[in-house]
Amino acid sequence: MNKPHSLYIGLMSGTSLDGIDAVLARIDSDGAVSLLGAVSSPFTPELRKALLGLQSPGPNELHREKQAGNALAIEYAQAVQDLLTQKNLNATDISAIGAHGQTIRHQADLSDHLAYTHQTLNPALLAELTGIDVIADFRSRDLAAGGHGAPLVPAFHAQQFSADENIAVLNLGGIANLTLLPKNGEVKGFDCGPGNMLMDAWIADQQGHTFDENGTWALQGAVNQSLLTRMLADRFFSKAPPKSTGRDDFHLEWLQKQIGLDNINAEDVQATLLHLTVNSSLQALECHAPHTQTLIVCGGGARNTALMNVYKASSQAIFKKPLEIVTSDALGVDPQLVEGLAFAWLAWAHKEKRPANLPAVTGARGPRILGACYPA
Ligand SMILES: Nc1ncnc2c1ncn2[C@@H]1O[C@H](COP(=O)(O)OP(=O)(O)OP(=O)(O)O)[C@@H](O)[C@H]1O
Ligand SMILES: CC(=O)N[C@H]1[C@@H]2OC[C@@H](O2)[C@@H](O)[C@@H]1O[C@H](C)C(=O)O
Repeated sequence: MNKPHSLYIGLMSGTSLDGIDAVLARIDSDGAVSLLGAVSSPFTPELRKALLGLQSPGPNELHREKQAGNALAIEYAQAVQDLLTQKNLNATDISAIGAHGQTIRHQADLSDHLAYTHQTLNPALLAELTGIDVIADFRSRDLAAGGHGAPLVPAFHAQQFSADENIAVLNLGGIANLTLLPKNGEVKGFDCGPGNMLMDAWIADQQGHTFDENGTWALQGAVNQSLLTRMLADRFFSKAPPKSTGRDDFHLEWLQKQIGLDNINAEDVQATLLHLTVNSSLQALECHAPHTQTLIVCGGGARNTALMNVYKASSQAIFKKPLEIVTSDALGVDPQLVEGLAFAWLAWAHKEKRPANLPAVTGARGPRILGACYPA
């Protein structure tokens, strides 16, 4: 406990668009991270609607984007205040905030110097409202160096979860991404496809719920094999890493196109989407890290009991070797706070002037210091 350390706050609002996870982390001088506190707050319905409305091009979007960036800064600042109050701390106790912002476009596949990614946020307003240094825009520098700008969490997963065996970490957020941590060898990672996003979109479209709690609706349906095969034929799944994806590629219209004119019960579609998440990620694991012994699952999908049961039941058929599947709870980390902790750590890396991208993951030309600082 006596090692030199600093306090950082990580703010994450991911592709699920469910809300904000704010974490307070103690980061030691060697980069070791421990969780001290957390606050999760759902977006107000107005902000969620505004952010959803920005996911595809539309009228007056520059104005709407700037307004949403201001509104997000205000909600982020409230989450920071709640965290400080909870822990009885002052703004001056915090070295910096790492703020992800809300991804509204991710066009990493465009050719060099044309590619871009955009995370909506007004970081200057966040610094003004909190009185704390804000580090934001973590992805642009990696893209400028020819990388995908995503996923960025593999470096943090390596710091947090490496062990004396072959480990993989699967984040089941809106999008799913894998980090491969071999006992000996280089850390790898890539986005492997939809996590919860299509299941969320389908239940919202059909039943008006934001997500399928514990997969209960999916459990009422049966897998439609021909739909599953069609969806798995999307070229994203067979593409070699580095690769990243988002709402730009996987959305309700993509799903409707896959269903086509087939008359499939709505709950069967939901069951099939659940299996799409499982099959695509386990197939990617089998292809890129067949020696994996333990799979650590994090992200909100780790809370979906039906999804976790299908992972366990399918691993023998798809992965073909024994695979221990645990959620990050087993390692003492709440699955929904892993990304928030990663952004606290990324802010620390920026302040310490340490490169935090992994070129073997993103495809960047080299290691780069990530983020831009908005001083308090
Ligand atoms: N009990 C539960 N049952 C089913 N699904 C759940 C449950 N709890 C959380 N989820 C799913 O987790 C999602 C939120 O996950 P998470 O916060 O990890 O995503 P994110 O950070 O927004 O996404 P990304 O990692 O892609 O940026 C919800 O939208 C929901 O689909
Ligand atoms: C562009 C973007 O926001 N990508 C997210 C998204 O959500 C999961 C996956 O796709 C991952 O690539 C990334 O987020 C995490 C935090 C990352 O960069 O590692």
